[in-house]
Amino acid sequence: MKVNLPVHRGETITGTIADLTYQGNGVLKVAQYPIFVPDTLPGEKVEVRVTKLTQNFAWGMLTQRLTTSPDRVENANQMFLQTGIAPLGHLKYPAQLKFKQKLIQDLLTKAHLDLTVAPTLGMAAPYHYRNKAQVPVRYQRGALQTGFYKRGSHDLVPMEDFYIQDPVIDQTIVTVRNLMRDLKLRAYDETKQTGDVKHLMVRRGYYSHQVMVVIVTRTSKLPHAKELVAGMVDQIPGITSIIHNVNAKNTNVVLGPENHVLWGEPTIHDQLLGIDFTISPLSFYQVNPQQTEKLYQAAIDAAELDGTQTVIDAYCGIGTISLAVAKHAQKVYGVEIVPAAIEDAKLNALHNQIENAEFVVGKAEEQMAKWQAAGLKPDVLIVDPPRKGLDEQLIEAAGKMAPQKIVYVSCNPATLVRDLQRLMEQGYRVTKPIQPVDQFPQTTHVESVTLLERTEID
Ligand SMILES: C[S@@+](CC[C@H](N)C(=O)[O-])C[C@H]1O[C@@H](n2cnc3c(N)ncnc32)[C@H](O)[C@@H]1O
Repeated sequence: MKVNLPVHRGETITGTIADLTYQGNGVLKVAQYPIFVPDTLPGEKVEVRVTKLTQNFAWGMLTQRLTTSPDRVENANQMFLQTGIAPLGHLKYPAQLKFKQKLIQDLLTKAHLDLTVAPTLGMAAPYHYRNKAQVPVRYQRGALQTGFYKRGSHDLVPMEDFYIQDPVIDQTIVTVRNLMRDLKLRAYDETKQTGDVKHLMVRRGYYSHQVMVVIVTRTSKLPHAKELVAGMVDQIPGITSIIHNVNAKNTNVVLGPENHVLWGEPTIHDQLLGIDFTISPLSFYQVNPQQTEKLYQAAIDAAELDGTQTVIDAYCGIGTISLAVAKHAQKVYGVEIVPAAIEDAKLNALHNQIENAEFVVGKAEEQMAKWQAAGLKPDVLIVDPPRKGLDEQLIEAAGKMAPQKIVYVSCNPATLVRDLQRLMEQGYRVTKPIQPVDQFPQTTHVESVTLLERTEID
């Protein structure tokens, strides 16, 4: 059914921004009909031109900012807003932390859940925190460039300071770019499917300071590899590993399956909560180590472990949470769908002499049902699912296993709120304020830890 909309395309509207969406766009309301306006903040009086209409919402473009929010960062770098590197870069950091707390609180209120959200745990210096970069290599006006894609496109914006990455990583990218220019290496052309170098990936250990550079090419050919490696070894502080990765596919996935060590080690190391982790090019590893330690510590504190408990870590990745928890528990079981991650988890346990952690490859929802059928009775279940949240089957198995505590580490407040409702139906209730932890300052991502405890006695 077509409804009469209160605005039309091309119309200019003046009003006050009422809210900020989970994507960081301001919301201007006309008779409750929302218009999303990039680069505007709550409280700002603005003039907006309506650019796109749908039945439920519209998009608008800011034509004039009539008043400025006290939370606005003056002279925010437009390049970062344009590329999506820092979509909240125009909002002062204390306001970003409040925005993340409110985002969870609003979703709870919408779901009629009367729960409290604690203030977001932020960073003292919320820039230059990322320990990993993946940057496209392209030609721009005849020169080989590294940078970041413009939001919603594959147009490269050349960049040297990436604002949220470890500065040594930024410097490494510039060094490799300059070497590639000097050696006349060919950048990848996505449209013509020509050229050699597609991407650079750089990782740096926060504690170890070890640097890994991965050069991703379209074919197995990497011209001047010897000279390139010699220059990198000479100029990059902390260089430990240089890898050639081949990705023949033209998709949005950056790394291909094939890795060749050009120089040094196949992996680098870093620590989290005192545990040493081996990181290979394809390993998933948390990108903000300082905040990850806070996130895991919040999960460990919530579980109140005293060394006697059996813990399941579902969606365990390379075992980061499992291994951090192991020294506070009697036994930890981890399950993860990616076989290579479980291999890493087993090796990480071995290298850290952790003998009370066991890892299984599988779907968490299926493995939980198997453990339950085998009579495993965990005291604590920790879940750290991907954005889509928990599978219904996992929630059912959790209800049957009936652990005293469930610690939910979430990267998506919308699925968190849905899953909390489902877990409550299984006899759990939330017993502490939900704790947001800011893993990704300057962006709209929100991570949190929630403690649920069993209320029904079997
Ligand atoms: C948010 S990450 C958490 C990883 C780990 N806890 C960490 O902090 O490094 C989610 C993990 O769930 C895994 N995963 C996705 N679907 C899964 C499933 N159905 N069963 C088990 N693991 C799954 C992903 O491969 C990923 O490693």
